[in-house]
Amino acid sequence: MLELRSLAIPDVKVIRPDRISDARGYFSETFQRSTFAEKGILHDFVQDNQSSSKRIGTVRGLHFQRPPFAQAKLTRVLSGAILDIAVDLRRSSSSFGKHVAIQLDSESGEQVFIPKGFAHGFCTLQPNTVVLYKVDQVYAPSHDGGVYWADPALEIEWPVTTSEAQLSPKDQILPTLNQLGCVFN
Ligand SMILES: Cc1cn([C@H]2C[C@H](O)[C@@H](COP(=O)(O)OP(=O)(O)O[C@H]3O[C@H](C)C(=O)[C@H](O)[C@H]3O)O2)c(=O)[nH]c1=O
Repeated sequence: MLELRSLAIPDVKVIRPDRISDARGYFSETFQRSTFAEKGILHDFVQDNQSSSKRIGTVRGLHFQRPPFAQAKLTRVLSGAILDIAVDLRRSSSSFGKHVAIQLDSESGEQVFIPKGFAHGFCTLQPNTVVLYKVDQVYAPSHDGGVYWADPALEIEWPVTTSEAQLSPKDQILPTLNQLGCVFN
Protein backbone atom coordinates (compact mmCIF):
# COMPACT_ATOMS: atom_id res chain seq x y z
CA MET A 1 0.00 0.00 0.00
CA LEU A 2 1.35 3.41 -0.99
CA GLU A 3 0.76 6.37 1.33
CA LEU A 4 0.77 9.77 -0.40
CA ARG A 5 0.49 13.26 1.03
CA SER A 6 0.94 16.77 -0.37
CA LEU A 7 3.12 19.47 1.15
CA ALA A 8 2.51 23.22 1.47
CA ILE A 9 2.99 23.46 -2.30
CA PRO A 10 0.45 20.83 -3.40
CA ASP A 11 2.30 19.73 -6.56
CA VAL A 12 5.17 18.46 -4.39
CA LYS A 13 4.20 15.10 -2.92
CA VAL A 14 5.59 12.75 -0.29
CA ILE A 15 5.27 9.04 -0.91
CA ARG A 16 5.81 6.31 1.67
CA PRO A 17 5.96 2.86 0.08
CA ASP A 18 4.99 -0.05 2.30
CA ARG A 19 7.78 -2.05 3.98
CA ILE A 20 7.22 -5.76 4.54
CA SER A 21 9.24 -6.68 7.61
CA ASP A 22 10.42 -10.07 8.76
CA ALA A 23 13.19 -11.52 10.92
CA ARG A 24 15.77 -10.61 8.22
CA GLY A 25 14.76 -6.96 7.89
CA TYR A 26 12.34 -5.58 5.28
CA PHE A 27 11.34 -5.65 1.60
CA SER A 28 9.80 -2.68 -0.21
CA GLU A 29 8.65 -1.96 -3.74
CA THR A 30 10.26 1.51 -3.84
CA PHE A 31 8.85 2.30 -7.28
CA GLN A 32 6.04 0.65 -9.27
CA ARG A 33 4.69 2.47 -12.32
CA SER A 34 1.00 1.55 -11.91
CA THR A 35 0.69 2.08 -8.16
CA PHE A 36 2.50 5.43 -8.43
CA ALA A 37 0.29 6.37 -11.42
CA GLU A 38 -2.82 5.58 -9.34
CA LYS A 39 -1.57 8.27 -6.94
CA GLY A 40 -1.09 10.73 -9.77
CA ILE A 41 2.64 10.26 -10.27
CA LEU A 42 2.62 9.14 -13.89
CA HIS A 43 6.02 10.01 -15.26
CA ASP A 44 8.19 8.11 -17.69
CA PHE A 45 11.36 8.13 -15.59
CA VAL A 46 14.31 7.57 -17.92
CA GLN A 47 17.33 7.87 -15.64
CA ASP A 48 18.37 7.01 -12.09
CA ASN A 49 20.90 9.26 -10.39
CA GLN A 50 22.78 8.46 -7.20
CA SER A 51 25.06 10.69 -5.16
CA SER A 52 27.08 9.95 -2.06
CA SER A 53 28.17 12.72 0.30
CA LYS A 54 30.83 12.05 2.95
CA ARG A 55 30.14 14.94 5.31
CA ILE A 56 27.27 16.37 7.28
CA GLY A 57 26.53 19.81 5.85
CA THR A 58 27.13 18.96 2.20
CA VAL A 59 24.75 21.09 0.13
CA ARG A 60 23.94 20.03 -3.42
CA GLY A 61 21.77 22.45 -5.40
CA LEU A 62 19.58 24.29 -5.96
CA HIS A 63 19.45 22.85 -9.46
CA PHE A 64 17.11 22.51 -12.41
CA GLN A 65 17.35 21.88 -16.16
CA ARG A 66 15.85 24.48 -18.47
CA PRO A 67 13.09 23.55 -20.93
CA PRO A 68 12.87 21.45 -23.06
CA PHE A 69 15.00 19.32 -20.71
CA ALA A 70 13.22 20.24 -17.47
CA GLN A 71 13.13 17.30 -15.07
CA ALA A 72 10.57 15.94 -12.66
CA LYS A 73 12.38 14.10 -9.83
CA LEU A 74 11.51 11.29 -7.43
CA THR A 75 14.04 11.40 -4.61
CA ARG A 76 14.81 9.02 -1.76
CA VAL A 77 17.63 8.34 0.69
CA LEU A 78 19.37 4.96 0.62
CA SER A 79 21.52 5.67 3.68
CA GLY A 80 21.79 8.65 6.00
CA ALA A 81 19.49 11.66 6.01
CA ILE A 82 18.94 14.94 4.17
CA LEU A 83 16.90 18.09 4.41
CA ASP A 84 15.37 18.15 0.93
CA ILE A 85 14.33 21.47 -0.59
CA ALA A 86 12.16 22.27 -3.62
CA VAL A 87 11.75 25.90 -4.76
CA ASP A 88 8.85 26.83 -7.05
CA LEU A 89 10.26 28.69 -10.10
CA ARG A 90 7.02 28.75 -12.09
CA ARG A 91 6.37 32.44 -12.72
CA SER A 92 2.62 31.86 -13.06
CA SER A 93 2.42 29.93 -9.78
CA SER A 94 0.88 31.50 -6.67
CA SER A 95 3.82 29.94 -4.78
CA PHE A 96 6.55 31.36 -7.05
CA GLY A 97 9.75 31.78 -5.04
CA LYS A 98 8.33 29.75 -2.16
CA HIS A 99 9.79 26.39 -1.09
CA VAL A 100 9.00 23.21 0.71
CA ALA A 101 11.46 21.51 3.05
CA ILE A 102 11.25 17.90 4.17
CA GLN A 103 13.58 15.51 5.94
CA LEU A 104 14.19 12.30 4.01
CA ASP A 105 16.09 9.42 5.56
CA SER A 106 16.72 5.72 5.06
CA GLU A 107 14.79 4.84 8.21
CA SER A 108 11.40 6.19 7.06
CA GLY A 109 11.85 5.32 3.40
CA GLU A 110 9.78 8.35 2.43
CA GLN A 111 10.30 9.77 -1.05
CA VAL A 112 9.53 13.22 -2.44
CA PHE A 113 8.15 13.87 -5.91
CA ILE A 114 9.14 17.25 -7.37
CA PRO A 115 7.54 18.24 -10.69
CA LYS A 116 9.17 20.21 -13.50
CA GLY A 117 9.44 23.92 -12.75
CA PHE A 118 11.19 23.55 -9.41
CA ALA A 119 14.79 23.94 -8.30
CA HIS A 120 15.91 21.00 -6.15
CA GLY A 121 18.61 20.66 -3.57
CA PHE A 122 19.45 19.16 -0.22
CA CYS A 123 21.74 19.40 2.79
CA THR A 124 23.07 16.21 4.35
CA LEU A 125 22.19 15.63 8.01
CA GLN A 126 24.39 12.55 8.48
CA PRO A 127 27.81 11.49 7.14
CA ASN A 128 28.00 9.03 4.21
CA THR A 129 24.54 9.93 2.96
CA VAL A 130 23.49 8.29 -0.32
CA VAL A 131 20.64 9.79 -2.32
CA LEU A 132 18.93 8.16 -5.30
CA TYR A 133 16.58 10.04 -7.59
CA LYS A 134 14.68 9.17 -10.73
CA VAL A 135 14.35 11.83 -13.43
CA ASP A 136 12.07 11.96 -16.47
CA GLN A 137 14.55 13.74 -18.73
CA VAL A 138 18.16 12.82 -19.50
CA TYR A 139 21.08 14.94 -18.34
CA ALA A 140 21.46 18.05 -20.51
CA PRO A 141 24.50 20.04 -19.31
CA SER A 142 23.81 22.78 -21.87
CA HIS A 143 20.47 23.37 -20.12
CA ASP A 144 21.80 23.06 -16.56
CA GLY A 145 20.72 25.90 -14.25
CA GLY A 146 20.50 26.77 -10.60
CA VAL A 147 19.69 29.25 -7.84
CA TYR A 148 22.06 30.22 -5.04
CA TRP A 149 21.18 28.02 -2.03
CA ALA A 150 21.55 30.79 0.57
CA ASP A 151 19.69 33.51 -1.33
CA PRO A 152 17.99 35.48 1.49
CA ALA A 153 14.96 36.01 -0.77
CA LEU A 154 14.23 32.26 -0.61
CA GLU A 155 14.01 32.35 3.22
CA ILE A 156 15.21 28.73 3.47
CA GLU A 157 16.15 27.67 7.01
CA TRP A 158 19.19 25.48 6.23
CA PRO A 159 20.77 23.49 9.09
CA VAL A 160 24.22 24.94 8.22
CA THR A 161 25.63 28.41 7.72
CA THR A 162 27.40 29.56 4.57
CA SER A 163 30.73 29.14 6.36
CA GLU A 164 29.93 25.56 7.47
CA ALA A 165 28.40 24.23 4.25
CA GLN A 166 30.38 22.18 1.71
CA LEU A 167 29.44 23.11 -1.86
CA SER A 168 30.81 22.48 -5.33
CA PRO A 169 32.57 25.49 -6.91
CA LYS A 170 29.68 25.65 -9.40
CA ASP A 171 27.06 25.90 -6.66
CA GLN A 172 28.98 28.64 -4.82
CA ILE A 173 28.44 31.06 -7.70
CA LEU A 174 24.86 30.32 -8.75
CA PRO A 175 22.62 33.37 -9.33
CA THR A 176 20.05 34.58 -6.85
CA LEU A 177 16.36 34.25 -7.69
CA ASN A 178 16.25 37.91 -8.73
CA GLN A 179 19.31 37.53 -10.96
CA LEU A 180 17.96 34.34 -12.55
CA GLY A 181 15.19 35.85 -14.63
CA CYS A 182 12.27 33.81 -15.97
CA VAL A 183 13.02 30.12 -16.53
CA PHE A 184 9.58 28.48 -16.19
CA ASN A 185 6.31 30.22 -17.12
C1 LIG B 1 23.19 15.71 -12.69
C2 LIG B 1 24.22 14.94 -13.47
C3 LIG B 1 25.57 15.18 -13.32
N1 LIG B 1 26.48 14.45 -14.04
C4 LIG B 1 27.90 14.71 -13.82
C5 LIG B 1 28.32 16.17 -13.99
C6 LIG B 1 29.50 16.29 -13.04
O1 LIG B 1 30.68 15.86 -13.69
C7 LIG B 1 29.18 15.30 -11.93
C8 LIG B 1 28.60 15.96 -10.69
O2 LIG B 1 27.52 16.76 -11.13
P1 LIG B 1 26.92 17.84 -10.15
O3 LIG B 1 28.02 18.53 -9.42
O4 LIG B 1 25.90 18.66 -10.90
O5 LIG B 1 26.14 16.89 -9.13
P2 LIG B 1 25.18 17.42 -7.94
O6 LIG B 1 25.71 18.68 -7.34
O7 LIG B 1 24.92 16.26 -7.07
O8 LIG B 1 23.85 17.82 -8.72
C9 LIG B 1 22.63 17.17 -8.51
O9 LIG B 1 22.15 17.63 -7.30
C10 LIG B 1 20.85 18.15 -7.17
C11 LIG B 1 20.34 17.75 -5.82
C12 LIG B 1 19.91 17.80 -8.22
O10 LIG B 1 18.70 17.71 -8.03
C13 LIG B 1 20.42 17.74 -9.59
O11 LIG B 1 19.63 16.84 -10.35
C14 LIG B 1 21.84 17.38 -9.77
O12 LIG B 1 22.36 18.46 -10.50
O13 LIG B 1 28.22 14.39 -12.49
C15 LIG B 1 26.10 13.48 -14.93
O14 LIG B 1 26.95 12.82 -15.58
N2 LIG B 1 24.76 13.25 -15.12
C16 LIG B 1 23.80 13.94 -14.41
O15 LIG B 1 22.59 13.66 -14.61
